Amino acid sequence: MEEKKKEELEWRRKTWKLVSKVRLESPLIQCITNFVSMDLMANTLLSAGASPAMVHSLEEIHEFTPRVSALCLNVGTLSSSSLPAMIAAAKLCSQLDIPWVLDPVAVSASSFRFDACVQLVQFKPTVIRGNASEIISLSSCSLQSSAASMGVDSTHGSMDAVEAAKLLAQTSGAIVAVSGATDIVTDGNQVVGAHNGVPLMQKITATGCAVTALIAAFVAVDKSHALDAAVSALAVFGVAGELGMKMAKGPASLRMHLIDSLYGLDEATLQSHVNITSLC
Ligand SMILES: Nc1ncnc2c1ncn2[C@@H]1O[C@H](COP(=O)(O)OP(=O)(O)O)[C@@H](O)[C@H]1O
Ligand SMILES: Cc1ncsc1CCOP(=O)(O)O
Ligand SMILES: [Mg+2]
Repeated sequence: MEEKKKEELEWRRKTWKLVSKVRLESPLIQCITNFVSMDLMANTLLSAGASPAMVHSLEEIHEFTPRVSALCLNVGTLSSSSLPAMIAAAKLCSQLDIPWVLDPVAVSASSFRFDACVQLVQFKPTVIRGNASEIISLSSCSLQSSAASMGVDSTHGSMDAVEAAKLLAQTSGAIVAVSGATDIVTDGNQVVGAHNGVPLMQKITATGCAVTALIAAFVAVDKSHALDAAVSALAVFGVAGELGMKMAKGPASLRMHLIDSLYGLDEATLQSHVNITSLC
């Protein structure tokens, strides 16, 4: 019991420290993302104190990517013209030891998307964050053997993806995060759960994409503790959702209040809401 209390306090301390560090350092986060998510992703990063830059062109990668604090790649509206820039940016980050995060949106929608995600994983993402269906699909060795959703929404609960997430973490070397009612984060061995958030967050498009970008911002300021950074970002986004929900009338106003709550989050409020536990 005493040990559990100590662990809870430690997570609250770590989470606030990372929120403060992002606000203080304002890390530059390059996002190569889908057309749906750009607005919410940029506004989430800005309200957390980070500096978003949606720099997509292949021609700009070699000059711009070496200067960023972290990269966020998202395949939501992947095309043959956007993939080369993603590969070039991932390759540079991997060579220069810049942390980067992959969001495998709807990875099982097509073999083009599945193969692209498998190729990107070879450039060693620091964190992979998806919903349960996406992580189950990406973790399986082939598109055919995956039994997950074809669209962007999950048809599995996050707890269904624990073993798949552990396996993907072991094979890729990335920290793997599965969002859902309980957000799960694993390095392939340890599994941590963040229990914040509200179900209505699923009814706002691109909340998953936005939290992946927030993970990139947190990893940017503490790249040697990527598991802690991913858990903290997920918990903070969930707390902003809980606070926003108190003022919201539906998904559209929750979107607005979530961003406002993230921007205004103070230490006492964060610490009284954060709910992180070890799952194994
Ligand atoms: N049932 C739920 N209860 C609380 N929070 C949730 C629930 N489902 C999703 N969330 C939160 O919504 C955000 C987006 O997650 P999710 O919907 O799983 O991603 P995606 O949009 O990629 O499918 C995350 O912050 C997650 O914690
Ligand atoms: C609807 C849609 N279609 C392609 S990308 C996208 C947004 C997906 O956002 P999220 O993964 O956060 O639900
Ligand atoms: Mg998603």
